[in-house]
Amino acid sequence: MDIDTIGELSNKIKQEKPLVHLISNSVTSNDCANIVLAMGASPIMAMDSREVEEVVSKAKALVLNIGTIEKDVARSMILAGKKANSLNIPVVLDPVGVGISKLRQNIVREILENVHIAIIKGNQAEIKILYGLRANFKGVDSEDNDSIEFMAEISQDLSKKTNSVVAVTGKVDVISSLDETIYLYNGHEMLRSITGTGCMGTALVGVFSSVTDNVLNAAVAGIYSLNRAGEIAYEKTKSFGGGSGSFKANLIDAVYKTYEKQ
Ligand SMILES: Nc1ncnc2c1ncn2[C@@H]1O[C@H](COP(=O)(O)OP(=O)(O)O)[C@@H](O)[C@H]1O
Ligand SMILES: Cc1ncsc1CCOP(=O)(O)O
Ligand SMILES: [Mg+2]
Repeated sequence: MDIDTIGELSNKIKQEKPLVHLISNSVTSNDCANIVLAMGASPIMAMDSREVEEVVSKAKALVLNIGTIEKDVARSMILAGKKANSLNIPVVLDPVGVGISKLRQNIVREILENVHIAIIKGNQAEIKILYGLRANFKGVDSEDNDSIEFMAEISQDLSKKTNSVVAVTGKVDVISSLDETIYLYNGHEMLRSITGTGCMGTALVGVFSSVTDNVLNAAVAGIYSLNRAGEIAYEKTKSFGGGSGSFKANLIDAVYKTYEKQ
């Protein structure tokens, strides 16, 4: 996939303004909604089991993020996911902090048993836990630093087991479909200085998945875009001696500016 294709998909987003349904977490929900808007799509956050099927029916993609498990949100995710599957709406899953508790592991297992996920996207530790390995992490942050080859092997195998595209983020992002693995070397380490960059990347993956049937391209385009914005935001923030607060605003600005329709 090349940068022109990402540009074409991003123009399509601007034209179609797809509605994306996110069942997100209480930490980063607002940032996810704003990054979706910055890309030119339209977010709807809805998590009550009494409405999720109705809401997802009107959307072009569904993003499930298990960052904060509240009330019956797991049930909502499965109801929404099944409905999305029945309507051919792509479902993206971010298994945030899955290593931290049995509850999260059980919920992810239940989601994967009941819903076909188009794209699973997590950091190294999260993907290793999903694969059944031990991992090093602190809360929602990965402290693993495995080789690209190792992460490629895991993502390829997990992709076969789940029939999903599997994206592993980190210094280098490794994104596997059943028959291809793509490596992304862009981004900036300052993306780790604020919480929510993984969630925002997943939200963008959801946006791209709403305008293409090529699931691998959607995953690559979403992560690439977030990372490119991270590079631009870093340069901008550095130019006036700013810190992580302004970096976050600059990150959203960078998505808004870079993909402004010409
Ligand atoms: N050292 C780094 N250099 C460049 N980009 C990075 C680096 N670490 C993470 N990223 C990027 O930051 C985003 C968040 O990644 P990561 O920290 O792995 O996810 P999460 O926030 O879910 O834990 C990804 O798009 C990833 O590519
Ligand atoms: C800190 C935190 N706690 C629960 S969800 C969350 C945000 C995680 O966001 P990300 O995976 O993008 O770092
Ligand atoms: Mg994350």
